[in-house]
Amino acid sequence: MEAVPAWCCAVCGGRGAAAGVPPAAGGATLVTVRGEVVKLDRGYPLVRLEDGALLRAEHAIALVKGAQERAVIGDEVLVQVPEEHDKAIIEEILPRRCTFTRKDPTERALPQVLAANFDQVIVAQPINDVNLRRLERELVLAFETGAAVAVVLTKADLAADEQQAAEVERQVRALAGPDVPVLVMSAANPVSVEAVRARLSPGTMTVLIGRSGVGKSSLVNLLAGSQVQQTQTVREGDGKGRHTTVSREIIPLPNGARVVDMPGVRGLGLWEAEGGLDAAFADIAALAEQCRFRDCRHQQEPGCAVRAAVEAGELSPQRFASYQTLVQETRTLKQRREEARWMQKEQPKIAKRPKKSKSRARR
Ligand SMILES: Nc1nc2c(ncn2[C@@H]2O[C@H](COP(=O)(O)OP(=O)(O)OP(=O)(O)O)[C@@H](O)[C@H]2O)c(=O)[nH]1
Ligand SMILES: [Zn+2]
Repeated sequence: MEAVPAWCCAVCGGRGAAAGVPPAAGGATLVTVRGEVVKLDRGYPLVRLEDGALLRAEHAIALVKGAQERAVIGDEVLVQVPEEHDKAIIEEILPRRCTFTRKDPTERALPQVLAANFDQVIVAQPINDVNLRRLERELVLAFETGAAVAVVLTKADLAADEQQAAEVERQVRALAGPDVPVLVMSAANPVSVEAVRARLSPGTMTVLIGRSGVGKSSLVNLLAGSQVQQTQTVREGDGKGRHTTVSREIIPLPNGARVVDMPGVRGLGLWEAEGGLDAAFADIAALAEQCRFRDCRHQQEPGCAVRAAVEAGELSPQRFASYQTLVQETRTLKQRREEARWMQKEQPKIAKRPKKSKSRARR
């Protein structure tokens, strides 16, 4: 028997859903088309269909029921478009080429995918207020996606002086490693904006991440050549952003590249990050190859090349500490996931066990 598509009352006004079948016999005809999720805001995902039409689309019940799957920005989807409906239904999310995934900040041990199918991640940090610890974390998450990684230091005009700017740039370059381009830009300096634009090749998609107020939307507006994203001054006092951008949207640029301005996400908990950690801390990964034990945790083990490098002054203790903290975070998470899996497997068995009778229990 052919599977019945899960129809949504909100779309069909109950007509299709009540019978569990799409409206037929004189009703709307259905077409399944490919599309891409180009905007996520408080409404239904906005999907651009193959023919260029933009349509809001709701998830099919079957999609969200079990696995709780939700389409994210950049997702390729199959949607059913009922004729004469202004809303489509996302029937399937096609396999993702890559994802930007963090730990769901509201759940104990669940992943949260924030974007999919991009080619580059640009991490933005303000040069006048760089947070190196956060940058390390952002780089791990960026590397973990498997996409190309670059760093943009924004607000160059706010650096105390040239010396300070050069020193911050040096620290960031050292931290990011030789393979990561580091660009310094200011919204007021068109040449510096052009240098960022040069990194966004036609036909590619870039995800822009960074805490609120670093100037991501300002940069996107400059790249797009128009006010496509709202911006707002940072708060007086702590200079923090106001989380102005609340939606995620793919912005097409005049040169054929595309960019997603990710709202300044507060929590950046690591999810699976082994590859990201090895790439973001390539110096430590290389040292670890020399440790006596393959599974060395660089704690008390004899013959640990990483600790030896710290003792010899070749590896900064602070960098080693950051690495240890992030590794520990992923280990704790892994343990929680295993516990959750065990509970899921064992809970039904525990529930099935016969209860002790009251009389025995009293004895
Ligand atoms: N001085 C200076 N200010 C800048 C620069 N770029 C952005 N700003 C200002 O910084 C403030 C925040 O910029 P946004 O572009 O809104 O920051 P955002 O990262 O998009 O913030 P969210 O949307 O909250 O994630 C605005 O007042 C901008 O005008 C810059 O290069 N120099
Ligand atoms: Zn070791």
